[in-house]
Amino acid sequence: MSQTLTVRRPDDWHLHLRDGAMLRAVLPESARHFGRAIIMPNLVPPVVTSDEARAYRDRIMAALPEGSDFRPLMTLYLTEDTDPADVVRAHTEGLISAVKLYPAGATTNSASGVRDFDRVRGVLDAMAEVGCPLCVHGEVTDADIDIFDREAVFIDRVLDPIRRATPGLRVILEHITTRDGIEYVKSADHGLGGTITTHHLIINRNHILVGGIKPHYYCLPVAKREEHRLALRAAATSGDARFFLGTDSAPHTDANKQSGCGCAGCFTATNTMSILAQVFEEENALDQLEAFTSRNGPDFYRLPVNDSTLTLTKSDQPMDYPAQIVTGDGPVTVFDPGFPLYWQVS
Ligand SMILES: NC(=O)N[C@@H](CC(=O)O)C(=O)O
Ligand SMILES: [Zn+2]
Ligand SMILES: [Zn+2]
Repeated sequence: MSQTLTVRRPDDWHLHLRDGAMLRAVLPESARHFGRAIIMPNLVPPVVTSDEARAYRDRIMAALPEGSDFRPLMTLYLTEDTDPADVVRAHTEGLISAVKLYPAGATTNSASGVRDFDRVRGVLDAMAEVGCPLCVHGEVTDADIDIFDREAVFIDRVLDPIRRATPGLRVILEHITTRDGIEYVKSADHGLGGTITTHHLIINRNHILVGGIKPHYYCLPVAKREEHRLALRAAATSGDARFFLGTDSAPHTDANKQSGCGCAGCFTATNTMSILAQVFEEENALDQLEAFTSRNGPDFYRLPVNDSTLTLTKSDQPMDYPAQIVTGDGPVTVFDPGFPLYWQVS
């Protein structure tokens, strides 16, 4: 007899949709399962002003499959020149759901990010006042800091000082990859949340490097040691309201991944829900899947949970899904968890 699991329709609290041909190809992969997603603003050039966010939202809406009720939740890319009044207006109007902080140079398309955190103090204060959350890519970029330590160092040197300087600011530490990140989020009883990706629940750094380099497992923050992956799995499956799904599904063409200088990002939109069901089942926590994918995120963002539901069915046969999706820019490889998947979205 086949087993089924019904949850409130999930949301994705960290998603890269890109633009143009790539947007048109990847958007249906998310819209199929997710009700809403926080849309990352790291386009080239980035989405900095409210006018740019409105235009990007309209391009996303125009690219949605017929009949889809998926809703993009827009963000602004924080720069040292961001106008606090523009942020407040955009948030008050409901045009944006958050502002995104990229330390300059930390990741894909982050060159316009923040170098001097004192220069964004005014924006952060204004955000705290109106309750606009700050999404954070939590890595320092100092050349002398080892890439595997950059998240932990960021928490001490940047994130904690920011939160102390602006106590009312609501912050999401995104795509947590370390036990340090998990512990830091747990240290606050309100105003701090953390997203966890699908792939960081599956891979550790050995998956990237042992037996040949695996460009499709390379993302930022880079996957860490096994002990950190286990801490992420424990947090995600615990039901703790501070942790929720942000897939960080980040499409790059195979040509750009399989290169002498390959791009960072894993594309997980297609099979995320199947992978997560399996992870939660392995952790004997299927009853917590809905909290992680569908309840904790809306609660943090002060939004209602979705009205509709999503049902997964477990079959005896591994499910079929494409190894790649076709885009106008070239093929994009779908994240391979390294094991067959049995839970399929009905
Ligand atoms: N996660 C990644 O490895 N890449 C993201 C950027 C990001 O979220 O840091 C991208 O835009 O490709
Ligand atoms: Zn990031
Ligand atoms: Zn991302």
